[in-house]
Amino acid sequence: MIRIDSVTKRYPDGTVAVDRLSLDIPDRSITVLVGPSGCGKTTTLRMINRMVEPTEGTILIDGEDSRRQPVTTLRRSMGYVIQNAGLFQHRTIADNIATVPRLLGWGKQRARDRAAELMERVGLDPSLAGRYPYQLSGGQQQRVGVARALAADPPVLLMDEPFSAVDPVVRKGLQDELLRIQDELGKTIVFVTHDIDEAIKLGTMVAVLREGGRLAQYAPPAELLSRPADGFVEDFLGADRGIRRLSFFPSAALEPATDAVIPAGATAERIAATAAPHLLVTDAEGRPLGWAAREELTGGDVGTDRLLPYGRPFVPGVDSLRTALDSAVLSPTGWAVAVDGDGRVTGVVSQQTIGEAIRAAHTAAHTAGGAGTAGRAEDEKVAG
Ligand SMILES: Nc1ncnc2c1ncn2[C@@H]1O[C@H](COP(=O)(O)OP(=O)(O)OP(=O)(O)O)[C@@H](O)[C@H]1O
Repeated sequence: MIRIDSVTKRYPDGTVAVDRLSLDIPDRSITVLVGPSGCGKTTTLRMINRMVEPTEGTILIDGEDSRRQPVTTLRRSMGYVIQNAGLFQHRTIADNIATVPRLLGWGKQRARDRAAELMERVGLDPSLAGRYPYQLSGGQQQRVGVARALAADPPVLLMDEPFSAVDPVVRKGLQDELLRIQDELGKTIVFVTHDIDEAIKLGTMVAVLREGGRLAQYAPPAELLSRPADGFVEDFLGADRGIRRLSFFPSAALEPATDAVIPAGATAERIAATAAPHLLVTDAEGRPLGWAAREELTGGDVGTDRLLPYGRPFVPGVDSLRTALDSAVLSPTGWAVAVDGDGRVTGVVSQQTIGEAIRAAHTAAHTAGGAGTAGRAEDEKVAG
């Protein structure tokens, strides 16, 4: 839908903010522009809606040169969200959200209904509609900013560091909300951030820019993690690249073992029949209670006060191998607890089994991708 074709931006003082940048931004997905301060992310974003005009090169929207349509028409097809939301302080939340519909000549009631619908969509309590921006938290204001950008239902959303000014917990909530909204609405989103973890979490495609506005790498996040193009990208990705890449491997192939799982009050015979040194004890519904050392389980009467904590279980097939590994590392016995969607234990998995699954996933990704390209299995995000 959006093609940036060999675009350069030279500001009047001679600064080259963007240097011969070419990017194909796929439809209905999130493309993230990431890179250090001053590498031309904001300039690139603003060239898409012509708040900044390129010095050289062309930006094509649906195959047509963006300069050929009136700038107001172009901007109405593109919602724009900025850091700190940029709300009109003297207008209520509902009026802020209804800004563009009102400009487009919608009646008061229709615009108000639309604002209420959007507040719900972005997770805002409708009772906030009559408040002013200063009466909202930073996170709530960002949600209003997103709702306002969505108001006239534009196919494209341009987002410039929209979540940078809020604390990490609120930020995670806003990111999750954006992914959910994107699932429902299927917008074409171009998202600017300097945070590589945010880029990896949100991006279908990630463009890493370096100073001077040059493209360092353009790839799906799993490919960035597995095959950074050069030392700059590798440094920018930071530590734990291997561990973070495990987020893209599903855990479906892990087969949880059930012989070390026993219900509370199991008989001595049942316990004696198990060779495992630690047993996971469950309640009557099959939910985990904790770990017990086998030799402590005499007569099957397990006192729940003596159990070791079971840590954080994972759901095979839903969570990634990263979550499964984390589960095993956090477990006092080194075994991860597998549960179904209702939290009932389906078995336990050792670190060794997870290690084997990681090696198998690497081999499969390498084989599927052939020389130098990412395997399909890697390109799909896994929930956990
Ligand atoms: N109006 C302008 N006139 C001159 N130079 C500018 C102008 N706007 C931006 N620049 C310069 O262009 C370069 C790219 O700026 P830009 O804001 O696009 O970077 P960025 O990657 O978004 O940075 P940040 O992450 O710090 O927001 C910088 O060197 C900046 O100083």
